[in-house]
Amino acid sequence: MSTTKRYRSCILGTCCVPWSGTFDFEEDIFRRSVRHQIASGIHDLYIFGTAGEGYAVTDKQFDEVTRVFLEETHADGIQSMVGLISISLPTVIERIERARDMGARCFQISLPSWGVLNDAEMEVFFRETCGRFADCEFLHYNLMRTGRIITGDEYGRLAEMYPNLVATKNSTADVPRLTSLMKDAPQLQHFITEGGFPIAAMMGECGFLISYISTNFARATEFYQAGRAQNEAKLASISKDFPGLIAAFKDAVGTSAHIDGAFDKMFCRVHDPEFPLRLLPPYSGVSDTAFAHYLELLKQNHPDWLP
Ligand SMILES: N[C@@H](CC=O)C(=O)O
Repeated sequence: MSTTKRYRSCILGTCCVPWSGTFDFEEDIFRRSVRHQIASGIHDLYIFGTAGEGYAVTDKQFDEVTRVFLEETHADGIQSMVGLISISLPTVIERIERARDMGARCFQISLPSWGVLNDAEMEVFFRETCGRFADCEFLHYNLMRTGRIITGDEYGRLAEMYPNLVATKNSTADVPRLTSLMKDAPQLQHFITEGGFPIAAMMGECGFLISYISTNFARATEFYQAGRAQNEAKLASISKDFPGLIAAFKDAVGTSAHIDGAFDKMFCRVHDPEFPLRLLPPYSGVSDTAFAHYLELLKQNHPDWLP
């Protein structure tokens, strides 16, 4: 089994989608936000994960946002990825076809979630995505919302079947789970969020899935580079701020919102005061007051995590 990674190690960032008060796509703000991330050194970007409300967009919104996203990321050295979240496999297939027609070749898939897939159903899912679109590459977004976490061992087998399964996205700091990802599916690039990245990075090459430390891209890049260099002391020294950063957004938001995008849109607004906080209905976004509280907490307790 080749252990050469099928996707580069890098920082992988989400692009949140700004909506107007009438839930129209705020194209200019979106373009500005994508450009800002690229200018800040985040060269691998995706739309329509959870923060990007991939679960909530209509087909019309999917097409509209995808077209603009692909335009903004069409540049040397930039890798764009289009996310697909749906409980309908035919919808996933149709969206891949349409985005592919617009030029997309890299996709982010997650399992349908209405009923937890059994092994045979999971085989069909990968056959109809990775198998069906052999000229495209796929990252699998592994999350409990689907009811099933794919194990390192299962990824190893899927990777043998599908050379175009290139990466995974995992939000975990669980050592056995990270060990299995790195050991049993070494050919995939595993993107890990803030909590687990320092652990995974000490095991070998991995990617960093950036979330709440996106408020300061320069420091986030230092954190990622410390992982690449397996500099344990530096990883630990940067990570010691993380509990405080998590407390800041949790304190500010309380129970008023719970979907990732509610938080991620606050991180976007830290960079652009015009970035709207609302989520597509029925989900609640964060209020202006809660955002102001979050910003105040950052200013008071973590000014070095501001842009
Ligand atoms: N919030 C991220 C996933 C992090 O685990 C996303 O929106 O895809």
